[in-house]
Amino acid sequence: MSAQREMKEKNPWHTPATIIITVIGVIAIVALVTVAVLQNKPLPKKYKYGIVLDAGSSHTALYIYGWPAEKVNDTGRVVQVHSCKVKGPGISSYASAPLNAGESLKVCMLEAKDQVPSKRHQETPLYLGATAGMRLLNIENSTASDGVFQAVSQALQTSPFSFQGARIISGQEEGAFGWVTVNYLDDRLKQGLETTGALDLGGASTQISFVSDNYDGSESPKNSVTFRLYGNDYNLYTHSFLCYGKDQVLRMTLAHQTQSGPATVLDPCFHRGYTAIKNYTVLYDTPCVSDRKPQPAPASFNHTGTGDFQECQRVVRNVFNFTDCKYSRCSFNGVFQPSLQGPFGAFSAYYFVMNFLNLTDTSTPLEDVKKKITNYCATPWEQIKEQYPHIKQKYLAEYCFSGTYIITLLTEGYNFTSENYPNIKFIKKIKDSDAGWTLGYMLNLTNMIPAEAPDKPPLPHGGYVSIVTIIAILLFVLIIFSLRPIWPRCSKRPQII
Ligand SMILES: Nc1ccn([C@@H]2O[C@H](COP(=O)(O)OP(=O)(O)OP(=O)(O)O)[C@@H](O)[C@H]2O)c(=O)n1
Ligand SMILES: [Ca+2]
Repeated sequence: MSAQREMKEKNPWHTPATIIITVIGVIAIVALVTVAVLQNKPLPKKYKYGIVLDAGSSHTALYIYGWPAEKVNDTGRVVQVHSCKVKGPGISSYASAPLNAGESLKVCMLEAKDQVPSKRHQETPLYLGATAGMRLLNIENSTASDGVFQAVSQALQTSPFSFQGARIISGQEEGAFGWVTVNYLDDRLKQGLETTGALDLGGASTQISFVSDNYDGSESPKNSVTFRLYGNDYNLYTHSFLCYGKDQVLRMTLAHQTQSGPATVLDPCFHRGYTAIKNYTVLYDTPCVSDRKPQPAPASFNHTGTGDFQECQRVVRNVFNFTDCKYSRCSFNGVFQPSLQGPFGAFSAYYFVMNFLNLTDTSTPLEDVKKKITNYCATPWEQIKEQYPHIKQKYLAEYCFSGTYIITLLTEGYNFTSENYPNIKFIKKIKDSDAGWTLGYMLNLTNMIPAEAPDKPPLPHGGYVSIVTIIAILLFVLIIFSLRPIWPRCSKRPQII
């Protein structure tokens, strides 16, 4: 028998008594840790929900948001759980048949009923916010816009949710809540990180919102929104340009080209080979252009494309006033804008258009972006239709114009340069939630973002369990060692030679 084996057999640590103590010790540790895990476990998740209808100028969309009922103040806790696109046009298009506006929401409301557990229906707030389409209708015919609101409110009151009202949100709210959404989803607010600006392009208006260090709000108070969120103060610059959504700008450029009431318009913003008969009354039927209607005007005109980016940009420039400015600096139309700062997220139609044109990668130099739009505009209409057979021809025909407008608005309107153009990210979603004003609107109305930072729990659950486990093991080792002196054979450990 070797000296080593002899040593092992005589090892007092392998006696029945130490084995029993070890087993009891292990059971005690497991029991302690289990108690710790169960005791401090987060409660089973109870979800709460909120619904916002975005009644835009071109369409209405329904968004359902969900969050765990506990710890609502944690950043980024509220997420989009479902969305539904309402079939048909925006509610402002139902001015002459308002009941149909209410009717159009039914399919999405039924979807919402299925998505939210029925026991939560009653407590789920439901909001409808209308943007530029209804702002324009309200300017044009306030009785008609009241009629539309009455009809949609009636339809929403019959839903099982807690309907909180339908209203026009101001351009300032639209811009500010878009900014809140982007920064909330990016977890920037609670951590007090540098914020991301928000660029929203709709059909009838466009918004720009960002924080600029050299802007205190005093130069143009109407463009300033102040927030205190999670203990941080924000002085946000925001502006909404009514009529500068891409559908209204298209009308304005066409209005500019039809001032003399011609029978044919050769439009550089449309492809060569594109031709359509357009009605003067329909074209001028919005407050953005109505005062420019040629008098007398023929019934219709022949809209014919020539596909030339540079010429198109020349036409688009006409909708901007770059000269009047009573402030230290302006974007356009005499609107104050501080110097651009930080990263920007550009969503809604910015994304649709730039995604279609394969231009969402902003590391592409601005000159190359312009070249690509030039090539796209110069492609004949027949070839475009063949290339994209599955895309609606109405959308397809307008991407040359839209791409040109976006680049002109960003560079000549807002003053983005080739240096800071890469700071823009064209985005649709952030962490599975759509970028847009709706989430910020709901967070605000449900008081979900506190002004002050919430008290942090002393330890997260995992930390608590780890500490209990370590203490249990230490205690166990301590007991074993404290038993050694009263264990006679333990005190005589063999010497290893
Ligand atoms: N796949 C899509 C979907 C929409 N659009 C266009 O994008 C614009 C609408 O953008 P959106 O953000 O949905 O505008 P609204 O919210 O309806 O308008 P607003 O915010 O001005 O009220 C419209 O011109 C529409 O034709 C597009 O080019 N491609
Ligand atoms: Ca919109």
